Amino acid sequence: MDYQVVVLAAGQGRRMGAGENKVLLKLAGCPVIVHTLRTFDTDPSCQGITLVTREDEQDQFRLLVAHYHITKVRTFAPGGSERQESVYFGLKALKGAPDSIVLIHDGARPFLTHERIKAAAEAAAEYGASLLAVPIKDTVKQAEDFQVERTLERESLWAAQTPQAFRLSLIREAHRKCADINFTGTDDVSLVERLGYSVRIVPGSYRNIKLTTPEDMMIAQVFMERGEE
Ligand SMILES: Nc1ccn([C@@H]2O[C@H](COP(=O)(O)OP(=O)(O)OP(=O)(O)O)[C@@H](O)[C@H]2O)c(=O)n1
Ligand SMILES: C[C@](O)(CO)[C@H](O)COP(=O)(O)O
Repeated sequence: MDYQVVVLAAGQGRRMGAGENKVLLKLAGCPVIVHTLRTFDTDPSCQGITLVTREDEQDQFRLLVAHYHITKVRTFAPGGSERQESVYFGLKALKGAPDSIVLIHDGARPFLTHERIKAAAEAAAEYGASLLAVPIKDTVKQAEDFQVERTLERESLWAAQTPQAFRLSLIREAHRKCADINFTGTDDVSLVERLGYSVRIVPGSYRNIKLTTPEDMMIAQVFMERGEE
C-alpha cells in the first residue's frame, strides 16, 4: 500500500531535559531523527516524506538530510506551538489525492518497522483511519488530587503509538474542523474520533517507544545494541 508520511520533529524535548531538541540527540552514532527517516526512506511503499521542523532549525535538518543521504524528504513544513498545529502545517504542505493514504509519525519514535507501517497503511485504506497501539501492561488508576476514584478496566485499554494512518481527505477535514471548534487532542486519531468516525487499532510493538525522558534514551541504547528481535 503506497503512502506519504508527515514526520514530526518540531518539538522542544523539554521532558528529555537535554537542552536541545531530543530528535537531534545521538543514538548509536547518528541523530534520532535520522534513524526515523531511514525507516521510511528504505520502504519501497513510501512515496514521500514531509518533515516538520521549527523554522530556526530547518537549515540544520536540511543539512542532516543531505549528509545522511535521505532521498525521500520532498517537503519541509514549519512547526507549530503544539504538536497538533505541527501536524496541521505538515498536512497543509503535503500534496496528494484526497483518497491517498497519509501516515503521521513522531520523529521521536525511531524503532518502527516496515511490517508495522504496512499493517497501519492497509488498515487506513480499508477503514479510513488507523493507529498502532499496544495493550496497557500496568493497572491504571483514575485519581483526583491523589485520591483514587476508580481502577480502569485494563482489558479494554490500549496505549496509542504512531504511525497513525488516514485517508488524506479525512484527516484534513478532522484537523480543520477541530481547529474551528478549538478541540485539542494529544494524538491525531482523537480528532477523527471527535468527529464521530471510527478508527481501527493495529497491534503495535512494545519496542516502538517514544523517546520522552532520559530513561527512554537508555532503553533505546539497549535496543540499538541488540538489534531486531
Ligand atoms: N510543537 C510540536 C511538539 C511536538 N512535535 C513533535 O511531536 C513528537 C511527539 O511529541 P513529544 O514527545 O511531546 O516531543 P516534544 O514536544 O519535543 O517533547 P516535550 O513535550 O517533552 O517538550 C516529537 O517527535 C516532536 O518533535 C512537533 O513536531 N511540534
Ligand atoms: C501521538 C503520541 O505519540 C501517541 O502516544 C503522543 O500522544 C504524543 O506525545 P505527547 O508527549 O503526548 O505530545
